[in-house]
This record gives sequence, C-alpha cells and structure tokens, in this order.
Amino acid sequence: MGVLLSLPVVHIYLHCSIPRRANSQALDRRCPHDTNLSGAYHSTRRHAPWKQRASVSVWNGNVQAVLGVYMAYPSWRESLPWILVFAFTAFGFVLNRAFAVPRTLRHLPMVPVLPTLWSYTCGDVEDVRINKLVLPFAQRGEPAVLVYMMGQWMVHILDCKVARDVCTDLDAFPKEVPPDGNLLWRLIGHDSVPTVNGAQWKRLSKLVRDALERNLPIDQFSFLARRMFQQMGEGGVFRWDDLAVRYTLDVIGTSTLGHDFDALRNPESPLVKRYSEVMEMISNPMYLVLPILERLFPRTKTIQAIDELAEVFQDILKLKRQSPGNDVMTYMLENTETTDEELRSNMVALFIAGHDSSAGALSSLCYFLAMYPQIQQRARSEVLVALAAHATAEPTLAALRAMPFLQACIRESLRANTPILELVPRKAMRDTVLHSANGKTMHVVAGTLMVVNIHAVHLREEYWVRAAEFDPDRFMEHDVAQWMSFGLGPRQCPARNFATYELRTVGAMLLAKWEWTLPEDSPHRAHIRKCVLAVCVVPSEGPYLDFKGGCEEPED
Ligand code: HEM
Repeated sequence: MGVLLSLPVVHIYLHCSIPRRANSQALDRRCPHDTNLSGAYHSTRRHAPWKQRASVSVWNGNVQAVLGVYMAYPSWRESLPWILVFAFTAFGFVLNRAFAVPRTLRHLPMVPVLPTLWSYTCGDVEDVRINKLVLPFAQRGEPAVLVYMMGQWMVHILDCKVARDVCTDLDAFPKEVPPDGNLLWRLIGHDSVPTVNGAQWKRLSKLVRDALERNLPIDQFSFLARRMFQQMGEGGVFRWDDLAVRYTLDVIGTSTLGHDFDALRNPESPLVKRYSEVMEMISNPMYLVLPILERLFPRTKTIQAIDELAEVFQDILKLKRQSPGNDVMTYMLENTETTDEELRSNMVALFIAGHDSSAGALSSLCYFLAMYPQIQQRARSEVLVALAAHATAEPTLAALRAMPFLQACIRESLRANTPILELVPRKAMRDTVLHSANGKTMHVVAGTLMVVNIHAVHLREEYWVRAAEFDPDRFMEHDVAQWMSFGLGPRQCPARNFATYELRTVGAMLLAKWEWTLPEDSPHRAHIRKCVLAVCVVPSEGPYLDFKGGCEEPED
C-alpha cells in the first residue's frame, strides 16, 4: 500500500527530472573541465564526504543506487529530485511494511486501511467507525473482516456462531496478553481477572465470582438512587450522562471497593477528578491507533498520573484490610492464597470494568425511554403494578423479578448501544477451521488475533428484524442467542447479575418517581452521540433530559 502511495510521486519526479538529466549531460559535454557549475559539484563530492556516509547510515541498505545517482549529477540541485524519489520510495516501503496484510490473512475480506486511518484522523468514535467501515461486511453475510487496529491487523468476528466458538475454547483462543507499554494495563496491573489466562485465571476468576455472588446489594442500589433523587430536587433539565456516571461510581465504590467516593453529592471530589483525568489521558486516540508511539514518545506525565492513582487504590486496599465491611473486596481479602499485587490489580480491574460500562448502560437506557414515551409509560405501569403487588415502596428482588418488560428494555438498550463494542482480542494458538451460522468456513492460522465485534453482531440485519429500531419486545418472548453485551463463554462478565440488578433497581425507581423527556432541541434527537470512556463507548455531553414529577426526598 505504501509503495502504491509513493508511485505517483515517483512517477512525477521521473518525468520532471529526465529532461534536467539530459540538460546536465549536455552541459557536461559542453564543459568537460571545471566550470562554475561542475566545480561546485566536484567540491561537494571532495569536501563533503559526510553527506554520503550520512545517507548510508540513515537508510542502511539499498542506497548504492541512490549514491550512484547522486554522484553522477553535477550539482545538488540536479540530484535533489532523485533524493526525493528515493526518500518517497523508502517511505513507501516503510508504510508498506507497517500496513501490509500478513500473507496468512489475505484470503479474508478487509476494511481498506486509508479510510480507517482517515476515520481516526477525523476523530470518529469507534461506533461510528464500525457503522461506516465494518458493518457493511456483516450486512453482506461475511463471518469476519480484517481491520487495522492498535497498530496491527486483526480479524473482527461478525458472526454469532464463530464468536461463541472462539470465546468458549479458552485453550485454543486465550486472551491476548497486553503489551508492557499499554498504559491501561499499567494502571490495572498484569495480575487481574480480565488480563490473565490459564490456571491463574481459573483461580482469580473463582475468587471474583464467589465474592460477587455472595451479596446482591439491592438495598445499596436503592439507597444511592434516593441520594441521586435528592440532588435532582423537584426535577428540571439534567445532564444525564453525568448523573449516571456519578451514580455508578458511588455504586461500584461502596459495594465492591467498600469506599464511598461520594460522587453524587460531591462531583468535585479530588479522587473522582483524578480518575477522570487519567482515563482521558489514557484514551488519547493517536496512542490507541499507533501503540508504538508509547515507545517513541513516552507519555511521562500520564505515566506519573497513573502511578499516583495506583497508589491511591493501594491505600484504599490498606484501609480495607484494617476495617472490613460488607463488600466484594472484603470477601476477596478473606482468601489467604491471593498475593497483594493480585488483590490490588483486581480491585482496579473491578473498578474500571464495572464503572464505565454500567454508566454507559444506565445513560443509554434512560435516553431510549425518553425517546420513546409510550415504551416508558408501558414500563412504568409494569413497575407500579409489581411494587404494589409486593407491597413495597422500593424494589425488592421478588418485585424486580416481576418486571419482565423493564428487563427487556435494559437488554434492548444494551443491544442498540452496547457500552463494550469489542471484546479483548483472542489469539489463535493453532491452525483452525471455523464455521459460521450461515454455513461459511473460515481458516485461521496460529497467531491470528481475533476480536468479537459485539456492536456489528448487534446490528446485523440477518439476526435482528429492523435492527436499527429500539424494540424491547424482541426480548419478551425468549432469550436471543445473538445478544452478547456481557460477552460469551466462560469469560463472560462475572458481574452481569450485579450490573443488570443495578439497572433494574435504579430503572424501576426512576420510573416510579419521574417522567422524563428529551428536549426538542437536543442534539441527540437523531441519534445518540458518544465518546470513549476508558474501555467503553458511552453517551457524551448529555443527553440532557427533562425530569418532571419528583417530590422532595428526605435526607439520608
Ligand atoms: C452493564 C454493565 C457491564 C457490561 C456491559 C459488561 C460487559 C463485559 C464484557 C463484554 C466482558 C467480557 C470481556 C471479554 O471477554 O473480552 C466483561 C468482563 C468482565 N467484567 Fe463486565 N460488564 C459490566 C459490568 C461489570 C461490573 C459492574 C463489574 C464488576 C463489579 C464487571 C467486571 C468484569 C470483569 C472482572 C470481567 C473480566 C472477566 C474475565 O476476563 O474472566 N463488569 N464485562
């Protein structure tokens, strides 16, 4: 590709320089001895040999031809076009090396690299890029497509069966171990459930699952929803993505880390601000596209901020040891086989994996209910009936289980706007043949990186009737196998129960207390605008929602 890019340039220079070359030869013929011009040439050759040595050391190979050309010309002006030709060709080779599709993957369809780079240059958020460049392949029935991402070519899986097969066989397709320079993993650490494989993953995964299953803190979800309602007073227009972030931050803080960030009442809390800043620094798109930049231009300020934040988590862990509570970290600390680094690493992993994803999910749910008032009203009626039937003002587990339509709304909003668009890459450990749901076969060689593209599977029309529409009823009848917001197989989200009950509790309480709409002039009316938050893509800069019908909440 790089060579192709440089060809027109080479072509132009060849055309421009050939007559000049003829001229210079004619000049040489006319002036066989030193003329001013040829004298200048000779003196350059004789007195500036470093020029030649510099060329050799810079390009280190394939330079003899250029030196020959360089020496054959009577002045630097004459040889400049050739130097440029060489430079562009060399640049072309470098680009070619960087972007060439590996031979073993060339049988697969691919998203062309130029539009991909252009999309990054334009600052498109990942969902927009997938819609533009990847989704057309899914709609055409392809099981997979090659995409250039994070500095290399990866196979994006677009088919639900291939996705399931890849995610189920952990030995054949383990998670790709993140490179050392990756700053998100510097913060999380290399010993956490999402990053490890094999026996360590089995041990840590059991630890996390057992701790998460020990307590489903519905009371805590309700308590914090009431705290949020206090902030909302008697209603009005609120920037909903911000409230959702603060609510989920307090949920994850109190129920998993046993630490109250108090983000709902104190949005300016230093830890909350520091966390947001670090996440923003980590998500620099240039470094996400070209991870090699981490080595070429290390981000020392970001690294320092990350290390300071990691220290804060370390301190929270120390405090937790001294004063245990009723939270996931306390349960994990009971296990004496876990090392300090594993505990710290998993604490940060639970925080990051659990916070931004839930914030995005809550934000999307309320956005869709605002966009479709009839669906909101239907969900509200169901909630009020269920609460009355269970004689409770706030949701209990039994009452929440009697709200299937609310659950369908949550699943449909996670389908249409899934916060985690792509799973962590899996690496094929051996040559494999995979079969898609529509009967196609796909050969994959050992070493190939494979990414399940949830967003594309969730919008594939072969799987979903009118995929672009928000229609919770598609989840009322039965479970839909193509739905994969929490991942697939043994490594699917261990907190999916926690997360859905959090959404069900706060969703039910919102519906019971408020009615909300999207203001007419909202920029989110045509479609929801999003941004990248750590590992998720979530609604951004609103949507501002207009809440009505609230009444004063008593203080905590
Ligand atoms: C709506 C909210 C959430 C969504 C959509 C979500 C989604 C996901 C997905 C798709 C994965 C699989 C990643 C992969 O296979 O590459 C995952 C894994 C994980 N999630 Fe969640 N998640 C949510 C909430 C949470 C919460 C609240 C926590 C913690 C309290 C959490 C902790 C984890 C962990 C530890 C893993 C790694 C599992 C493993 O690799 O074995 N998630 N999540």
